[in-house]
Amino acid sequence: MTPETAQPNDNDQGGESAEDRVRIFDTTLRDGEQAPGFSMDRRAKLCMAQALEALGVDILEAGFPQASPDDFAAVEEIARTLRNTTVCALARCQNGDIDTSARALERARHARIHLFLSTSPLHREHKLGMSKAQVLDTAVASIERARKYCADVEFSAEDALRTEPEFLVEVFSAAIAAGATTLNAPDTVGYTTPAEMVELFTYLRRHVRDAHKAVFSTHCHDDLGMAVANSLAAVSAGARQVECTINGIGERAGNAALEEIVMALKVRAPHFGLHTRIDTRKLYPTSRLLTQVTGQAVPRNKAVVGENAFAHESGIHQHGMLKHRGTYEIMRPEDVGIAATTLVLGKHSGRHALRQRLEALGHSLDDAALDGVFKLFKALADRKRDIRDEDLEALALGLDPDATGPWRLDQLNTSSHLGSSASATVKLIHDDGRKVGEAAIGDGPVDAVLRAIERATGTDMVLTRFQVRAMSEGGDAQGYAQLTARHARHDWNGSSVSTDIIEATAHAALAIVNRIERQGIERHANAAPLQGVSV
Ligand SMILES: CC(=O)SCCNC(=O)CCNC(=O)[C@H](O)C(C)(C)COP(=O)(O)OP(=O)(O)OC[C@H]1O[C@@H](n2cnc3c(N)ncnc32)[C@H](O)[C@@H]1OP(=O)(O)O
Ligand SMILES: CC(C)C(=O)C(=O)O
Repeated sequence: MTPETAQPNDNDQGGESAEDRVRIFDTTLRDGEQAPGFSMDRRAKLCMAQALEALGVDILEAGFPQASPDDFAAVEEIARTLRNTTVCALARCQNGDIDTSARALERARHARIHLFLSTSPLHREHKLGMSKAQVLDTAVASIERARKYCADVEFSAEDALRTEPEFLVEVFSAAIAAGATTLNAPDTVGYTTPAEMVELFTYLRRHVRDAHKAVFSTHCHDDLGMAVANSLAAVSAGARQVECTINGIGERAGNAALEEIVMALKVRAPHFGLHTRIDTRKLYPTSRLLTQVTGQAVPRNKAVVGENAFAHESGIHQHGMLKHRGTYEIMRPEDVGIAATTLVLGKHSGRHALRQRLEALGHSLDDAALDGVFKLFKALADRKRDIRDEDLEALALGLDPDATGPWRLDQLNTSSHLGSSASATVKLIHDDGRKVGEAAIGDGPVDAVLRAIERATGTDMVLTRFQVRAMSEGGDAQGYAQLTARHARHDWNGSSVSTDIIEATAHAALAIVNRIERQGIERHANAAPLQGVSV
């Protein structure tokens, strides 16, 4: 790579001055990966890098090439693959690191070398054993070396927020003179408050020589839970690059969460008067991809991308949401790539949400009937954390939602072969003592199981909806199967949970058959046999 072949990405350059765009520098694959439990192999990194480019990050820190041959290869592969995003490699202020980074970035369309060196007294004395003058000289020499390879060079003053501000000004002024185009002041140990952030960035922009020639950047850690607030504070004081990670992963308590920064700037645009190039509708899918490649789930209550971010259980909130979504939501789920708001029915819910859900399930009740169902619903919700549609249906139809049987699954075997149909055999036991075995073939194992159950129980069903989802992460994840089937001109819901998704489906189908039988409905009420979804 030469300065000629590694010109800066026009998208990323420019001084901080009057610009109203905040550059999103994603470090999920570097700082994010440094956290215990978040290692990613090359394939996973490439897959994430492509998703991050599609998301619209401006700069993607792909790794630390000197760290290992695999990290080098990952950076090289990402650099070769991405078209629009600037690919960045981290390097210590050491010749070997710089040369290795330059080699890893050789094929990048837009490359950046990111140099870092500690500037705080604690790190100078105890970690590096360097004087101020040595830090200054080392930084300058490294920036000059990196500039020989690459026109886009970022310099980070590690532990900047615990550095003497005058010394930081000296280092940053020298860094600009040596050719650095981005200056990053990281809160490496997550120690700072938002007010201190504003103070430092204001000071730096005022006192660093030729400050307009560089983009000021912030990189915050979440040790005291202030990473996002601190990043936004830096932005409000003139930083125009934010270093952050998907789901906030990173060293120790993590980095500032990209999705939170981006949505704060979007939702509070009138306050900040700034924008990013992120396609926010890809935030949730990107977050989910990261949980899949790392096997690490995000907490339910995580801002923007957590399972509860757009879910409401309390009756008073649900009532408000049914009248106007703005009552309890400051952003739309579809804007972050989540399908819809959910009104979860539970012990805190009220009549308005219950009525709405029952109507969606096809049960229109008058006020008196609703009151009756509501009482039963509250009693059930006190016993059961997770109220499902089939529980509500049972209540609406005057059935006991806790009832089980009469059919139970005794044995289940399936076999499937790539490119051909699947077969299933089931053995069921009825409360009246019957034991019934049946076999069937289907388009897939689930289809075959459903057909076998239909035959064994003699219940016609037309499958209208089939959903499976993981309820937990990892190899022993619990799978949740939810079926809707039409029988006797009515939709019936059944669901079940198991580590084996075929078994969960069989139990969900039996739940439907049982409910039909308990209600005493003619079991051959449909003209057509089970059909619909090919699974
Ligand atoms: C704040 C941050 O997140 S910085 C990034 C942190 N990330 C990582 O450390 C992940 C990748 N790291 C690694 O794989 C390894 O640490 C390596 C390969 C880079 C280095 O391994 P080793 O050579 O065995 O050194 P080790 O990690 O034990 O110690 C760090 C060395 O780098 C030096 N060093 C630390 N930071 C810098 C810097 N910014 N510039 C120059 N030298 C530095 C230390 O003084 C120490 O030097 P010494 O070996 O002469 O005492
Ligand atoms: C390398 C730098 C930017 C860093 O990760 C930190 O200071 O936390």
